[in-house]
Amino acid sequence: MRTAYSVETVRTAERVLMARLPEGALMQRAAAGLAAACADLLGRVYGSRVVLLVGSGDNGGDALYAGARLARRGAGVTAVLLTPERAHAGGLAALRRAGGSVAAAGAGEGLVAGADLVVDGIVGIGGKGGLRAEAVPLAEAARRSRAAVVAVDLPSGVDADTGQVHGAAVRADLTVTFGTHKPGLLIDPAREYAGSVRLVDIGLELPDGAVLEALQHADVARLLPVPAVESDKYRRGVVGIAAGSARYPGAAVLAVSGALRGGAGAVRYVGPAGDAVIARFPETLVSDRGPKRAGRVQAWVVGPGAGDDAGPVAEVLAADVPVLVDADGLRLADPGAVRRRTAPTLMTPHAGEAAALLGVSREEVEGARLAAVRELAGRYGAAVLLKGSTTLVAGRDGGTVRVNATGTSWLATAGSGDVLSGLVGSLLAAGLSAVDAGSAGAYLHGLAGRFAADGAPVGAHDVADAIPGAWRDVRGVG
Ligand SMILES: NC(=O)C1=CN([C@@H]2O[C@H](COP(=O)(O)OP(=O)(O)OC[C@H]3O[C@@H](n4cnc5c(N)ncnc54)[C@H](OP(=O)(O)O)[C@@H]3O)[C@@H](O)[C@H]2O)[C@@H](O)CC1
Ligand SMILES: [K+]
Repeated sequence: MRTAYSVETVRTAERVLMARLPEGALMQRAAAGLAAACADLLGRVYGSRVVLLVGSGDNGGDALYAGARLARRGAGVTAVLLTPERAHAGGLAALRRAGGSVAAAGAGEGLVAGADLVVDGIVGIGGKGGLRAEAVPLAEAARRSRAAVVAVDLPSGVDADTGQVHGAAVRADLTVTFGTHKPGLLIDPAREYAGSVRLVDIGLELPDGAVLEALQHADVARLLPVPAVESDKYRRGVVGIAAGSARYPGAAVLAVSGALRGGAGAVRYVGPAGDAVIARFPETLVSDRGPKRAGRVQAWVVGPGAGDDAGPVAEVLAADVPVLVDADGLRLADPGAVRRRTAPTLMTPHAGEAAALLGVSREEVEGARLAAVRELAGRYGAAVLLKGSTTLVAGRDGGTVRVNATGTSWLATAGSGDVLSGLVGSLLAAGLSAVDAGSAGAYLHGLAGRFAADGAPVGAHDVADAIPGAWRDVRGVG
């Protein structure tokens, strides 16, 4: 499990550790890890041209000490000081002793243009708001240059706690972060600025209560249902899919295609697209009598391609089994009926649907995804899976939010969400909690998207077909 903690928690853990260590030891650990990552990226340190962008806090101190280490290995290192009178004194002295030099901010753009490596030590977890005006031209020069850009702890200008980006920020190829991931490194839009992320262990001891957690292969493998010898279809779970309409029969077919690959023992389809479903998936149990009279299910999926028919949504919300509400179902669901439910409910909006439910713009949701998913979960008293390049899953009672980053932009294709809802519904029917089903489903779906796409455009049905391969990959079989 990968976890991310708030700045406040990091500061507390830092104070505890600092009290036990000689002065400056923590910064040396950070600088050693940073220098090693820079050296790996450079390949050949000797003779390389390294430019440090140094702000007024300890983030700049890390950059200066790492620069000193690189200078000792033969790199030509120049520190560009944004506020020379406040630059970290110890770090500056170390850089000078190692043969590095110092330049004023005015010379920075030219230096960056000719660098092999730019180290962004402008600001870290002490940052407020986007980059200040004096740093913006340097960030832009770094973006234009052919140099590799390494951010210290965080790309300067992004919000560590929320992943929001207010104004300009540094775009890094690699971020070397200390002690723990910060939420901003795992949530878009900030995540996009971070490039790949390398975590350096500096000995911080962190309590329970991460802001975010990201499942890894082993975590998902533990969650996935595996049938026992004596399992029958009811023990494995039957998932009901109430989806599709005369106008959108394809949504029903795609939701069923996801559900069939999700581990439930059987898939029951209810709605007007039964013929289309059976033609493609003859193993489906089909009924046109409405959810209430469809027979036994252990979880429902309602909403994909539902059009304007609110009846099935209301019937499903009245059922005493886990329910996943997606797409049109989100618009058709009575919020009071969702809040009154005692069995688990999982809502799965994309940013546009979440914006409509919250009464804000899509841009607002996309810019502040963590706040949006928490707000929705609180308002509806339901678990919420907010789809996107970094999918977030919040439980109904607050707490740690799950983030999934296995997705690919090739997944932004019509019907891909229908496949996800069927897959997650199937995991709900197999007995996973709403948050586990949502996050494990998003993980598999993202991986399936990668496998199916492999660098080329794909349709949603290709993603569904790739789910078994993703499942085998996660379980390490086949
Ligand atoms: N925690 C740990 O365990 C460890 C932490 N370590 C390192 O320390 C870093 C935190 O250091 P920190 O506390 O000195 O804050 P930091 O991020 O350098 O920024 C503060 C300065 O920036 C300024 N400033 C503010 N906003 C700005 C903006 N938008 N644009 C530009 N400038 C801005 C602000 O100026 P002021 O507002 O005072 O004018 C203030 O002077 C952390 O990220 C990590 O790298 C490691 O060494 C070891 C282990
Ligand atoms: K930084």
